[in-house]
Amino acid sequence: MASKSRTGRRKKTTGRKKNNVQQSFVADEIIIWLTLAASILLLLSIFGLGGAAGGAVSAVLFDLFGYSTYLVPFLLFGAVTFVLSNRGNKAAYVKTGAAILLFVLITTFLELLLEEGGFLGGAVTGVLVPAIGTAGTYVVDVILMIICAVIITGKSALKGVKERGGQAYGRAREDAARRKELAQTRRMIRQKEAQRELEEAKKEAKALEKEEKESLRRKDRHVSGVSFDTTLGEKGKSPDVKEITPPAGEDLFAQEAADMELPFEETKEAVQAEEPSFVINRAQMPEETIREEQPEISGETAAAEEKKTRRTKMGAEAVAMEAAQVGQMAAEADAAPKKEYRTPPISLLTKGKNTGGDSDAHLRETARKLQETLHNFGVNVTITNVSCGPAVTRYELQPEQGVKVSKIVGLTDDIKLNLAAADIRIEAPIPGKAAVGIEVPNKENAVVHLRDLLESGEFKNSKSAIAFAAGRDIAGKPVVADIAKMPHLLVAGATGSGKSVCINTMIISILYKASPEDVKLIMIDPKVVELSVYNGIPHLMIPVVTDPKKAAGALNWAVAEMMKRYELFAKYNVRDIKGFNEKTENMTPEEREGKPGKLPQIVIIVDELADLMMVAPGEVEEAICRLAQLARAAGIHLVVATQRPSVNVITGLIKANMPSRIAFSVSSGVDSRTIIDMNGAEKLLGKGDMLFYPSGYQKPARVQGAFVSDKEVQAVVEYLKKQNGEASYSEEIVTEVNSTASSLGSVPSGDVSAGGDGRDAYFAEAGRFIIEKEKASIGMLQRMFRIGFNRAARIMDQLCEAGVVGPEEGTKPRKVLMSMEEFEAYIEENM
Ligand SMILES: Nc1ncnc2c1ncn2[C@@H]1O[C@H](COP(=O)(O)OP(=O)(O)OP(=O)(O)O)[C@@H](O)[C@H]1O
Repeated sequence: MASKSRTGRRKKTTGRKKNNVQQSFVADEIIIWLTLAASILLLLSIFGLGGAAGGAVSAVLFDLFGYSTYLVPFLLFGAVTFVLSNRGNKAAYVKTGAAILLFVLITTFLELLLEEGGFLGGAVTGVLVPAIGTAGTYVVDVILMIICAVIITGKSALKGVKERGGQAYGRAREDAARRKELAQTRRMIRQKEAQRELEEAKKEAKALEKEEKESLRRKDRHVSGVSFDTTLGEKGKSPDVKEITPPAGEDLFAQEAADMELPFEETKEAVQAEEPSFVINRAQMPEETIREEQPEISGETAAAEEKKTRRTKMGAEAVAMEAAQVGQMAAEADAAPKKEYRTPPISLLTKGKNTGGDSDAHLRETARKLQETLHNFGVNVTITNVSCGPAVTRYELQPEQGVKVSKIVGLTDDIKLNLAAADIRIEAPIPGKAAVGIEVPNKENAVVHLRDLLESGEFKNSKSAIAFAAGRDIAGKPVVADIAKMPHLLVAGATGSGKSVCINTMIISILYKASPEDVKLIMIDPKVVELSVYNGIPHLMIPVVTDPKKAAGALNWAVAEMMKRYELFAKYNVRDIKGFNEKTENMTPEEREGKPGKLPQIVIIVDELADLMMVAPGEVEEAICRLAQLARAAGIHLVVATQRPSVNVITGLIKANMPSRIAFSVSSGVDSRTIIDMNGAEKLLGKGDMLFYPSGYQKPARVQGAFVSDKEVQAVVEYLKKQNGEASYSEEIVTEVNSTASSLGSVPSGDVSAGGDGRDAYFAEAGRFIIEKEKASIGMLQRMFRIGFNRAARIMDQLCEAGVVGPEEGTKPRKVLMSMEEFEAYIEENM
């Protein structure tokens, strides 16, 4: 009853609300029509067509406003309709107020100019003229009129001036370029002419010489005192002179252009000074590393040396690295016979260019547009901070008191439209800040090179052997994570979004940080092409696994290894791998004899979980879950990547056991929710743009992933193979993986699987399950064993043949004919 009456009340309230809305809409409409009528009547009256009453009203208006009376009908209608249609919008009220003030100012102006401002104009001038004089009143009046116009139109009056200035500058620049071109063409023509003249002159000289000789021969003593040079002189001088003389015009134009650039720069600065003030944070990526690596150069020489050092830095670095390696080799020869791991030189990786994203001017312009767009929708915000990251820029907004955050989120599409951005992501609010973050893609995308991150303090100072340089965050700061703390990571995203590059950066990070004694890798790559390049590096425990059946074997081996490690820990009375390694390290060589040595951390990397789940869903899921639940203390960590973030690949169980996630760009919000339990990844830009969500973060962080090319990977692998020798794979593991694989091969590869006697491998289990549940249905078997319909139906037929279940009975379920004891006896006899 109570609930009924409540529902009734709610209905009534909704109905009342609807009625109210309807009524106010009708009232508005009536007011607008009435205002239109009044305005038209006024207009007619003003022009003497309003009859006696109209005439009286018009006389009063003319007395009040003078010539401005002509504007009254328009102002009346405009103001009423504008206010009604923008009810509740503060901006609209301000604009209406500005329009009324403009009317008063016009009236004042008419009073000043023609003494036709009526009572109103007279009153205003009566106050202003004695106070600031007629000229002063003109100035104040005009300036106020301009301000009103700016408020009403929302357009800057100065913008036109700026634009025109810019256009003039552009035109002047074009002119200068054109003149330069002309001068060049002219110079070329002159050169050609000169050449032609020279040739002609030569010809003439030859001819003359010939003539001379001939004449000399004929009448040698007749001509004297005329030298050959003098004859040639006048014609010969021009070409050289012309060539050497610098074209005076060109310099002049260059100077002109330089002169013009100066004022433009100044205006730019002036414009910037006008803009709202907020801090722009941007990452100066490679510079920090340059500073770190440069030797100290004193005083004036520093600037001159800087250029040189930059150019020769790679070489110097390589030399230093080589020298360090030689020292290491010598130490090795002295100390242990065991081969020390040689970290690959950093010069094998590419250094990033110093591209700092979009220009400050562009960021300020976008910030202004953002503010204006929100303002137009009645949301007033202040921009407090701008962080320019490698791929996106985050604008931090502080809304005015009383503005709902959800209102800003609701304006996403309008902001996108006004900024002409491909996609924007709104973080409302930014965790730990009293601000809303709007992330807008940069016009210029900067690639984050892995080398810059490996050289950063964050990575170098990380104590973990399995530190991973993920990329740079929105403020351009390096993001370095510790895989040991993750402790298992799920990487998902659409194809081409950057997963494989991310896995590569992770592997290379490990190779630069840890020796094979400390960290071992197992790589599973059903896609074959992605990780095979690493075959042969000393960190690999077994060659890269490309066969999905063997992959399940490798995972099973890891489970067994984990259990073995736990037994060891129990024996040595330690809690985890760290404790165990500390204990073995502190042992004397005698104590150590015959006991297991230091245990390496193991990172298992799977690039494409979907392929594994297709072949052996049950085994793979089970192994992953067991590892994920327990492997942390044993020092075994899983990194699983997939391009199919659907629930049958990333099952609930897998998800629950993988606390750290990286989401790359996906096609829909559903996929995003499958990966990180919230929307957002569908708004990413691809190419390494990711939402990084390791365990411990409150919200995913937007990070631009590091980039490492296949060529760089190849170079590092080649170096490792050459310097550290080929990997010596653990025979024991390889055979174990292979044997598991061959046993697996007969089990669940799709629907074609049968036991030794032609029965399905799940026959016994299915029989027990059906007897236990006392219900025989194919769907149940499908769900239980995660198998297809065909295979489940075949198992059911086999159970029917064995007399465990009865035959099909139309739509009714089959009867269960055996008890558990009978079935166990049957199995013992027949299998
Ligand atoms: N961090 C990054 N910075 C710049 N570009 C990147 C980055 N990551 C990936 N890309 C670009 O995206 C392309 C695709 O990346 P990648 O091969 O890693 O995708 P994927 O998700 O593994 O795709 P698939 O699932 O099909 O293998 C790369 O060739 C590269 O050009």
